[in-house]
Amino acid sequence: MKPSRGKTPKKTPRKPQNKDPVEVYCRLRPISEDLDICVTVVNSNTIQLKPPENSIAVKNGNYKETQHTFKFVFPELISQKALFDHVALPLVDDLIHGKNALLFMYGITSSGKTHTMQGTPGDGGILPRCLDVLFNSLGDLQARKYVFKPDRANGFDVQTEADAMMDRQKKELLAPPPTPKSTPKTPRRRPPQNDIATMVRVPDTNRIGSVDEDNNYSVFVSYIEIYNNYIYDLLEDTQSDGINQKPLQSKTLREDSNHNMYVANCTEIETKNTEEAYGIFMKGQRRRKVAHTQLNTESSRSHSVFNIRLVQAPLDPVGEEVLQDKDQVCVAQLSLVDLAGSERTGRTQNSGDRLREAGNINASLMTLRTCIEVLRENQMNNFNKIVPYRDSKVTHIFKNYFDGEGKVRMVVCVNPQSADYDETTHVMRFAEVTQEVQVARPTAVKFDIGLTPGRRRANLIYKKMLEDGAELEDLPMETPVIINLGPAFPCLEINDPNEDTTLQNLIAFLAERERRRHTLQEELTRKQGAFRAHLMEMEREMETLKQQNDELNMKLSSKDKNVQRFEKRIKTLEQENGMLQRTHTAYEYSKRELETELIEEKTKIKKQKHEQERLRQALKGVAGSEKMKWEKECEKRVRATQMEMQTKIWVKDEKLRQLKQIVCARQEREDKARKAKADLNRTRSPPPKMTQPPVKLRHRRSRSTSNAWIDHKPATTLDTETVLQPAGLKKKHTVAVPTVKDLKGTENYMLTHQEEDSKGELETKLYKAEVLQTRGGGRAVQFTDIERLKTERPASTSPKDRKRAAEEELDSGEWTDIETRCAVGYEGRPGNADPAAVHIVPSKKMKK
Ligand SMILES: Nc1ncnc2c1ncn2[C@@H]1O[C@H](COP(=O)(O)OP(=O)(O)OP(=O)(O)O)[C@@H](O)[C@H]1O
Repeated sequence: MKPSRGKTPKKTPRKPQNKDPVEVYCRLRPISEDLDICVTVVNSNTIQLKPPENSIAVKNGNYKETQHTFKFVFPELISQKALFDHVALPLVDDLIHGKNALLFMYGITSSGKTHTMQGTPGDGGILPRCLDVLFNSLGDLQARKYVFKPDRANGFDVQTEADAMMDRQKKELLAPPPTPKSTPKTPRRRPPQNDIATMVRVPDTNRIGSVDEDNNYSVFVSYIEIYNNYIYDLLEDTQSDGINQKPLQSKTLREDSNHNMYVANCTEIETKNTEEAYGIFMKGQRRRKVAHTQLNTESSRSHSVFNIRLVQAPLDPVGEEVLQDKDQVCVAQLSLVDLAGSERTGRTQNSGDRLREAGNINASLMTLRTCIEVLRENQMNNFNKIVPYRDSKVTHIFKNYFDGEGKVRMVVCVNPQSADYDETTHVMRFAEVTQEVQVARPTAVKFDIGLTPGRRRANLIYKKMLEDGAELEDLPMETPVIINLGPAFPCLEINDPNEDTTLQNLIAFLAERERRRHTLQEELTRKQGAFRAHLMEMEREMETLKQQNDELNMKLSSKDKNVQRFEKRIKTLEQENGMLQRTHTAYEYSKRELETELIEEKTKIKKQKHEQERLRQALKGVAGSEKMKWEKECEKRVRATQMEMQTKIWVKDEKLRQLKQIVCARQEREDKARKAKADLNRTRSPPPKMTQPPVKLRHRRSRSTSNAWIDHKPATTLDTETVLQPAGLKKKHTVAVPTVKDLKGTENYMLTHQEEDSKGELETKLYKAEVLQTRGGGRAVQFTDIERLKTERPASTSPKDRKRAAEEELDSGEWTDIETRCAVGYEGRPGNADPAAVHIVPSKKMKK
C-alpha cells in the first residue's frame, strides 16, 4: 500500500473506515474567591451547572441543575503540562506518524482559551509544548533546510542535498542585512508586558519515542487569523512606507488536487527548532487583533489558526539522502485553533468596531454549531444534508477534518462564575452535540517500498568507520542494511487443512525472494566493483583537488593581504574623515556664534541710532521752546524799557512845556532885552569817552557811501532860534521818533535834547552819533560827540558864572545820566519799528 501523499485532511477515504467521535475536554478557569460560581466538578468527566438567581433560565422558571459529561474535566488548578499531556501530546504523536489533527479552544469570552493555547513563559500552553515535543522527538532526523520545498499548491517537492545547499546559499546572499528591529505600532500589537517571547521560556522535555529513523523530516509553520470573516496571513512580510507597515491583505481559500482546503499564498516557514518556530508564532501573535473589552482586558477579536505541517520522506537505500521521489513525500498537519469567545453584546457593552467584531465572531461560531449539528444529524440518521461549511471561513477551512480523516479534539473552556451561566449553558449544549460527531480515524504513514529498515544507522556506522581511518578493504562490503529481499513474509496462518492458497502464496513469495536475492547479489558484486573503481577515481580527483586547493590558498592569502591593506587604508581615511568632520563642526559652530554676535551688534547700533534720533528730536523741541521763551522775554523787557523811556520822555516833555511857558512869559517881559542879547554862548560839551565800539569795525558803513544824516528832534523841542548844526553833514532828515527804516539810509545821527537847568535856563544838547550796520542787518547808533547850547538871561549871566555852571553840570548826575544814555545804542531789525537790540558803551562811572 502506498503511503498517504499530501496527507492534509483528505476528502476521499473511499474504503470503509473506522471512525472516532470528536473528543471534547472541559477546562475550568480559576476565578476570584469572592465571585459566585455556578459550575462544580462532579467527577473527572462530569460537571454540574446550577442556575443562579439572576440568570435568564431562572427568570424563565428553569431552576434545574444540569450535568454535562466530557472526555475529561480539568478542574481549576490543573497544570498546563497535565492538560497538554492529556489532550495534545497524542496529537503530536499522530503528527509524527503522518496523521492529521485538529485541536480547538472553544468557550465564551474570558474563559481561558488563549491562556490554554498559549500559556505563560514559565508555564507554556498547548502550542509551545507541541513545538517542544515535536522538535525533541525529531532531533537530528530533520532534513537539511530546503530539501523539502512548498510547491505553492499545498504540496511539497523534494530535492537533493546539493540543490538544497544552493538554495540556502542563495537565500543567505539575498537576505537583507540585519536591521534594527522596529515593530510598527498597529492596533494588532499586544502590550509589551505580554510579549513573552522576550522572556525566559521553560521548554517541555517530553519526546515521542517511536519516530521512524529511516525518514527525514521537516517542520513548516504558518499562522493565520480569521477576522470579520476575512483570512489574514499573520506571517506575511508587509512592506513599510518608512513609518508604518502596510496593512495585511486578506487571503483566499483554495482547494488542492486532493480536495483539501488551504489558504492561497500563505507564508509557510520551515523551522528547525522550537525557539525559531515559537518566535514565528510570537511574530504573528503581535499582529493578531486583540482589544480591551468589559469582560477581558485582552480579548481576542479574531479566530487564530497555527498550522504545524510535518513533511517526511524515506531515506534512499544507502540511508544518506532523502529519496528523490515526490510521491513518497508525506505531509501531516496539526492545526491549533484559538477561537474568539462568544459574547453577549448586552454584557460587554461593546460599540463601534468591537460590536461589529462581536457580531462576526458570534455569526461564525453559530455557523460552526450549525455545521456540527447537521453533521451529527447526517451521521445519526444517515441523512445527506448539505453541511453549510462555506457560510463561514472558519468552518470552510476545516471542512476536510470533518469530511475527510483526522483526529479532532476540542477543549471547552469554562469560566465558572455565575454571571456567565446563561452563555455557559449554550457552550455546554454545543460541546455535547460536538461529541456525537464522528470523524474518520486517520491511518499512520508507512513507507513499504522494499527499503531496509535501519539504513540510516548503518550509513552512520559506515561513515564513522571511514572517519576513524579504517581501510577500504577492512570495511564490511556486505553492508547488510542497504539491500533487502522485499516485503515482509505474508500471513502464514493456516486454519483450514484444505486451504493451500497460503502455501502457494508462501512458495511464490519465497521464489520471488530467491530471485530477488540472486539479482541483488549480482547487483552487489557489480556495485562493489564500480564502487572500487569509483573510489580510485575519487582518490585521483582528490589529489588534483588538493593541488588546486593549495594554489587557491596561496591566492587567497595574497588577497587577504590586499584586503588587510585596504582595510588599513579605509581605517586611516575614516580617521581623517572624522577629524575633518570635527573641524567642520567646530567651524560651523564658531560661524554660528559670529553670526549671532553680528546680529546682536546690528541690533545695538539700530537701537543707538533710534535713541539719538529721539534725543535730537527732543532737543530740537526744547531748543525751539527755549528760543520762543527767550524771544518773548526779550520782547517783554524791551517793551518795558520803551514804556519806561516813554514815561521819562513824557515827564521831560511836560517839564519842557512848563519851561516853555515860563520862557514865553519871560520873553514877553524881556522881549527887547533878549533880542539884543540874542547872542548865543556856545560851550563845547565834553566829548563822550569812547571805550569800545559796540559793533565790530568791519561792520562800519563806509564813509564814502552817503553824507545824509538823521536829525532826531522830539516833538517837544523848542526852537532856540540859533544856528546849531553838526559840521560836515549836509542832507538832513528830521524825525520826531526815528525808526530802523530811517536809520537805514544814513550814516550820521543827531539827537536834540532840551532841559531846564537849576537856574531856569534852557539848555539844548546835540548828541552826535554814527549809524552802524549790525551783524543781524539792523542798525546801531554810536554816539561820538555832544554839543551844548545854553540860552540864559543876559542880565544875570556872567562868563564866569556860565563856566562854573557848566562845570557843575558836567559833574552832576544829570550829565552822567545823559552820558549813560549816549552810550546806549539801539539795534533795529528790518521790518520792525522797535529796536531789536541795545548796545551799551560803558560810561566813566560804570568803568569805575
Ligand atoms: N487556567 C487559568 N489559570 C490562570 N489564569 C487564567 C486561566 N485561564 C484564564 N486565565 C486568565 O483569565 C484571563 C482571560 O483569559 P483568556 O484571555 O485566555 O480568555 P479568552 O477565553 O481567550 O478570552 P477571549 O475570547 O476574549 O480572547 C487572562 O488574564 C488569563 O490569564
